[in-house]
Amino acid sequence: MGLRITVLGRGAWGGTLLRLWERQGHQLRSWSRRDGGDPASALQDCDLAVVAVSMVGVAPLGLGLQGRWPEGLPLLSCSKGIDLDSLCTASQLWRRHLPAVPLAVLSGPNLAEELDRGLPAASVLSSDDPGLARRLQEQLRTPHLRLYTNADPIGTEAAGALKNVIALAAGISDGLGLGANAKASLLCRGLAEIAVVLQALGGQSTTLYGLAGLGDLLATANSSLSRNYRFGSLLAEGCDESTALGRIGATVEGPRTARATLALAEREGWQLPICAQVVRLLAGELEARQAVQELMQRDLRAEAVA
Ligand SMILES: NC(=O)C1=CN([C@@H]2O[C@H](COP(=O)(O)OP(=O)(O)OC[C@H]3O[C@@H](n4cnc5c(N)ncnc54)[C@H](O)[C@@H]3O)[C@@H](O)[C@H]2O)C=CC1
Ligand SMILES: O=C(CO)COP(=O)(O)O
Repeated sequence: MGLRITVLGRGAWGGTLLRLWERQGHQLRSWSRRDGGDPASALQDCDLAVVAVSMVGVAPLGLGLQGRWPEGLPLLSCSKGIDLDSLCTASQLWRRHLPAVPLAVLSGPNLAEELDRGLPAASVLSSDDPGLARRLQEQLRTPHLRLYTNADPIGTEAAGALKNVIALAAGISDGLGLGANAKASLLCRGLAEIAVVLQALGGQSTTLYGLAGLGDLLATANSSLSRNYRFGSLLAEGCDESTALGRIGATVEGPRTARATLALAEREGWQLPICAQVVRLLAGELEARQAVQELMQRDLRAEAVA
């Protein structure tokens, strides 16, 4: 028996998920901002709400749905990032607006275009409620999307958000032609920065090496299908932020997440040198090559961070 699923946000990711689950025999409905109308009306008589809006859309959507969410309806959050105004992840924002909602997060190496082409992928369903994660795992699996579960939504989201910043930096590294040694070093030190944020937010270190952490970092930092990676290579070519965003013409979460993470780091006293250089580059304070040079010349230290 198929589920009645409503997808809120019909961009690249929402559209892909919609087609994927429709092909599995589920009944799909959707709402997108460009449709206008009331998102709450799309939630009537459904079994699951999947939210795939970009991070800037989460807070306004949450506010609009506050007090109007059908009782007991589970919400599967698919947005990756840290909100620049609240410095929260998507599930933290959903909890603010909908304190009692049964909540799960979907994250992993899932470039939408590859899934659309029927290529195999895996992802993780994360929830504080293990019963909900297991139920969704069984119901939402497809022959091309293998689902795992974990009980670490905040760690899963921290990893999914921060990998976009490191993928952006990887695009810069490849765009500058810095080679395989530099790229591998950057990804390792980037993973160490993801670990700092993940652990400080209360996530589990096993999540770092799972699909939402290392898995998504490898996919995103090595594929020109990734908007964050492409954005980084445009910065390396000398584009400024708004020119690069204009050329990509779709959601690029890395820049706002980098700024939000740096704001958290300054507040909490975390050391995130790669993230900090990305933010300075975005602000036009230095050129890409200079950012790399400064990273190379930092004080020497032991490898372990977290
Ligand atoms: N495209 C991909 O391969 C994947 C994307 N994601 C994540 O999914 C989220 C959405 O990404 P895409 O669909 O790729 O981006 P997109 O640019 O194709 O679509 C963004 C969607 O968010 C909606 N939106 C933006 N602001 C809004 C607001 N204020 N209120 C309501 N809706 C609003 C837009 O109308 C659109 O439907 C991002 O957080 C991204 O990191 C996650 C996994 C894979
Ligand atoms: O999160 C993604 C793949 O898992 C999509 O990455 P981009 O947003 O960089 O395209």
